[in-house]
Amino acid sequence: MSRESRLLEKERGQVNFNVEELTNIYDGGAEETKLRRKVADVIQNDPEVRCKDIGMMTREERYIDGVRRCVYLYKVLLPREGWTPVSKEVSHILRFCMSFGVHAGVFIPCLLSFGSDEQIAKWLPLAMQFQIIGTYAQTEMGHGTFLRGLQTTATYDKKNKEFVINCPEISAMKWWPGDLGKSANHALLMAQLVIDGKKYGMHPFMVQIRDLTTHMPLPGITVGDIGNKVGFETTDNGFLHLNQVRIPRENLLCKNAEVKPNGTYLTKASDKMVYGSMVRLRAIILESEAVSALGKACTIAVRYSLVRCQGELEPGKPEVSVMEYMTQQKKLLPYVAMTYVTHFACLKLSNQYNAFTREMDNNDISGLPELHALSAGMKAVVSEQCSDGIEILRKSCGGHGYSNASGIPIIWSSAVACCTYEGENTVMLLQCARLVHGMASYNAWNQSSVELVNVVKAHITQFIVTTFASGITELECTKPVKNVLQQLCALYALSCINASTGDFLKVGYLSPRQCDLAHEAELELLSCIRPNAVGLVDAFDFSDDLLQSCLGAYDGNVYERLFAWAKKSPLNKTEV
Ligand SMILES: CCCCCCC/C=C/C(=O)SCCNC(=O)CCNC(=O)[C@H](O)C(C)(C)COP(=O)(O)OP(=O)(O)OC[C@H]1O[C@@H](n2cnc3c(N)ncnc32)[C@H](O)[C@@H]1OP(=O)(O)O
Ligand SMILES: Cc1cc2nc3c(=O)[nH]c(=O)nc-3n(C[C@H](O)[C@H](O)[C@H](O)COP(=O)(O)OP(=O)(O)OC[C@H]3O[C@@H](n4cnc5c(N)ncnc54)[C@H](O)[C@@H]3O)c2cc1C
Repeated sequence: MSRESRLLEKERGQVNFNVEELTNIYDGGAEETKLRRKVADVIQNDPEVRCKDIGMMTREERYIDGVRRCVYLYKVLLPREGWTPVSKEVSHILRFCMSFGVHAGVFIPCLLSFGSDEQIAKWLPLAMQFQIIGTYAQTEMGHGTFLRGLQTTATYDKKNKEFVINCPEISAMKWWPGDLGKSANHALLMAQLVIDGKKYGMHPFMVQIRDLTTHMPLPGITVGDIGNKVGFETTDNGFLHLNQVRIPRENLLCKNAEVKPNGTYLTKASDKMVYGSMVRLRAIILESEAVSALGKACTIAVRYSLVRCQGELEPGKPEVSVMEYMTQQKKLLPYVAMTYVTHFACLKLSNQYNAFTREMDNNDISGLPELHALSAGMKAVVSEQCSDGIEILRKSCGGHGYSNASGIPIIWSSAVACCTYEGENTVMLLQCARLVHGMASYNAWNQSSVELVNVVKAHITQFIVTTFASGITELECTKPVKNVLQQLCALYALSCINASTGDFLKVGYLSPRQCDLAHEAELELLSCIRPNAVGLVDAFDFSDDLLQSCLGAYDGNVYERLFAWAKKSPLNKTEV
C-alpha cells in the first residue's frame, strides 16, 4: 500500500460519523442510494457505455464517443435491463456525461409542456426511441436574452394552411442549440407568430430539419456545428438558418394557443406559459449541472489535499499534508459545505416546481411569478457560486490541478456554462429583483441595477441557508450526522457573511467586533470539520469511473495514476 493510500486510510479512521448514513440522506433515502449504485454498477461494468478518460481525446472523438455510448445505452442497455427512458434509473444514467442532453433534457420535456395530447402522441414515442432526435432552438445569433427581440418568423399561409418559417437576416439564424449541429433531425423552434401582418409573439413549432433516411438537411435548411467551445465537447451546439421553410398548420405546438384553419388565433392559457420550459430547466438542472459538479471537484481536491505532502509546519518536523494549512482548509471546506447546503436548497426548488405543475394541471398558474423569481435567482446564484468554487478547488491542487489528469478542468468547463444558458445570470438576477422588489421606472431601475443584483444574491443566499437549517432541524438522523450537518450549515453561512462584511458594516447590521467574531467562528469551524473532511466527500459516493481523476481516486494512489496517464499522451507515441 502506498504512503498516500495509508494517509487516506488513517484519515478515514478518524471520521466521527456514519458515512453511509450521510450518503443515504444526501440521496433521499437508502433505497435511492441502492438504485443509484445499481445503475452505476451496470454502467461501469459495460465497456460499451462506461465512462472513459476523455482528457486525451480530440473534440470530434469526444462527440462521436458520446453519441455512440448514448445510442448503445438506449438501443441495447435499457432494453437489456428492462428500463424504459422514463424509469428512475435513467435519471441517474444522465449523470454519466452522455450526448443528447438537450434531446432528452429539453426537447422531450418541452414537447410535453407545449404539445396537445395528439401532438404528444405523435412525436413522443418517436423521440423516446430516438427515431427522431430533437433540439430546442430558441436563441439566435443576434438575440438570446431578449425573447421579444427574436427575429425568426412563422407566418401563417391561410391558402395552404401552412406556416412559413423564415430567418430574415443573418442575426436571426438560430445559434447555440445543443444537439443541433450534426445530430438532430427535428427542432422545437421558437419563432414570432405572424397572422395577416399582426405579430402574436414567440410560439413553439415542430420543424423537421433533416431527412429521416439520409440525414441530409431538408430544402431551405442550412445547419451545422458552431465550432469549438470552452467545454460541452460531447454536445454539437449548432446553427440553423431557415429560408422560407413550410410546415403544416398542425406543427404549431398548441397546448397553450392555436391557429384555426381560417387563421383565427385562439389562446388557451397565459402567454407566459411559453416561458414555462425555462422555469422548469432552471429549477431542475442546478443539481445535475452545478451542485453535482461542485461535489465532484470537492471530492478530488479534498482527497488530493490529504495525500499531497508539501512543506513543514514546524522546522525539522516531517512534511505535512497541505490540508494542515489553514489557508487550504479555507479554500476547500466552505465548498464542501456549499455542496450540501445548495443540494438541499435545489431539492426544495424542484419540489416547488413539481407542486406548481400539479396546480397548473388544475389550470392554476398563480404561483408562476413567484416560481419564476425563485428559479431565476437560484439558477444565477447557485451556478455562479458552484463554478467559482470549482475554479478555487482546481487552483488548490497546484500544478496537477491544471492538468486534465485531475478531472477538474473538464468539470469546470461544463459547470460554468450554467451561468449563461437558460438565462444569463445577471439578467436572471434582475428578473428576480423585479419580481421580489417591484419594478420602478426604467431609469431609476437601470441606475440601481448594480445594487439590486447584490440584494438578490443576499436574498437567495438567505433562502439557501434557512432552507438547509430548517431541513436539518426536521431531519431524523444520528447525533454525529446532525452535528456535522449543523457545522456545515454554520460554515456556509459564516463564509458568506465574512465574504460580505462590508455590506453588513455599511448598514450597521454588524459591529466591527461582531465581524471579528464571525471571522474567528469560521476559522474555528474549519478546525472542527477538518477531521471529517474525507468522510464528507466520501459520502457523495462518486465512483472513480465518474470522477475520472488521477488526483481524486478513492485509494489515493495519485502518483502512479498521474504517470500512467501522462504516458498515454499521443505525443509519447513516438520519440522525436
Ligand atoms: C440536461 C440538460 C443540460 C443543459 C443543456 C443546456 C440547455 C440550454 C438551453 C437554453 O439555454 S434555452 C434558451 C434559454 N433562454 C433564456 O432563458 C432566455 C432568457 N430571457 C428571458 O427569460 C426573458 O427574455 C426575460 C429576461 C424575462 C426578458 O424578457 P422580456 O423583456 O420580454 O420580458 P419582461 O418584460 O422582463 O417580462 C414579461 C413578463 O413575463 C414574465 N416572465 C418573464 N420570464 C418568465 C419566465 N421564465 N417564467 C414566467 N414568467 C416570466 C415577467 O415576469 C413579466 O411578467 P409581468 O411583470 O409583465 O407580469
Ligand atoms: C453551453 C450552452 C448551451 C446552450 N444551449 C442552448 C440551447 O440548447 N438552446 C437555446 O435556444 N439556447 C442555448 N444556449 C444559448 C443561451 O440560452 C444564451 O446564450 C443565453 O440565453 C444568453 O443570451 P446571449 O448569449 O444572447 O447573451 P446576451 O443576452 O447578449 O448577454 C450579453 C451581456 O449582456 C447583458 N444583458 C443582456 N440583457 C440585459 C438586460 N436586460 N439587463 C442587463 N444586462 C443585460 C448580460 O448580462 C451579459 O453580460 C446555450 C448557450 C450555451 C453557452
